[in-house]
Amino acid sequence: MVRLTVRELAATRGDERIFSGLSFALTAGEALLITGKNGSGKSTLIRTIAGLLPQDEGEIVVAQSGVAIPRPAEACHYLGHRNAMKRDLTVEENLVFWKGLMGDFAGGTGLGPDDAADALGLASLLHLPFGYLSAGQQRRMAMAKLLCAWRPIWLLDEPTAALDAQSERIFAGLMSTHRQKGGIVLAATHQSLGLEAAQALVMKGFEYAGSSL
Ligand SMILES: Nc1ncnc2c1ncn2[C@@H]1O[C@H](COP(=O)(O)OP(=O)(O)OP(=O)(O)O)[C@@H](O)[C@H]1O
Repeated sequence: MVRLTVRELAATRGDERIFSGLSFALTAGEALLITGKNGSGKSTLIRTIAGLLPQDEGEIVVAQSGVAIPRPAEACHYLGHRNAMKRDLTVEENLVFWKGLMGDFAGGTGLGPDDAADALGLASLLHLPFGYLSAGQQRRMAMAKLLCAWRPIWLLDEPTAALDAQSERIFAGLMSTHRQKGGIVLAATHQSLGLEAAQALVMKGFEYAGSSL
């Protein structure tokens, strides 16, 4: 069982303190929906937990079966605004790359590229260069990356931008399945993601406020 604990976290971009004193905890199966106006710090929080930005203060602890792991970011998948796929490689080559690079974290096994693409309804596009896909198809393939390597914590920054309604439903189902397997989902968004029974965190720039839905 995995647990993510964030205590008194503070982060700065440039000379600007974006947030401070931010605390929450999530255990296996739970989700956190992060909202707030543009520039309020949603991406900064996600990227800090992913280990891509330094934290000024506080701590980020990921424990597996009660034991804290040395590098919390290694338990995480990060899906940022960009898809992190090479346009000239085929979809399959991109997924094989990510699967090999990330490997599986303890407690789960990733899908093969075929099955991951199939889960997003795009198995027939595996042979195409990633750059040939439409914007929505590219986003769905970036989501397939989440399935290729098992990481218990999904950090999602505006995951459903560019998706049509059917794709949103598919992704809502994938997040639900991930939680049922004992995963944790943190998602920054301006849209409804279909995340049921999620905790809520409203970013307010220099202040923040949290509450349960
Ligand atoms: N490299 C940087 N140097 C200085 N300030 C930055 C840098 N990157 C971001 N910021 C600032 O940090 C603040 C928080 O940005 P962040 O991207 O976390 O907001 P957000 O809530 O995700 O916004 P959005 O809803 O527009 O995606 C903003 O005021 C932004 O201008």
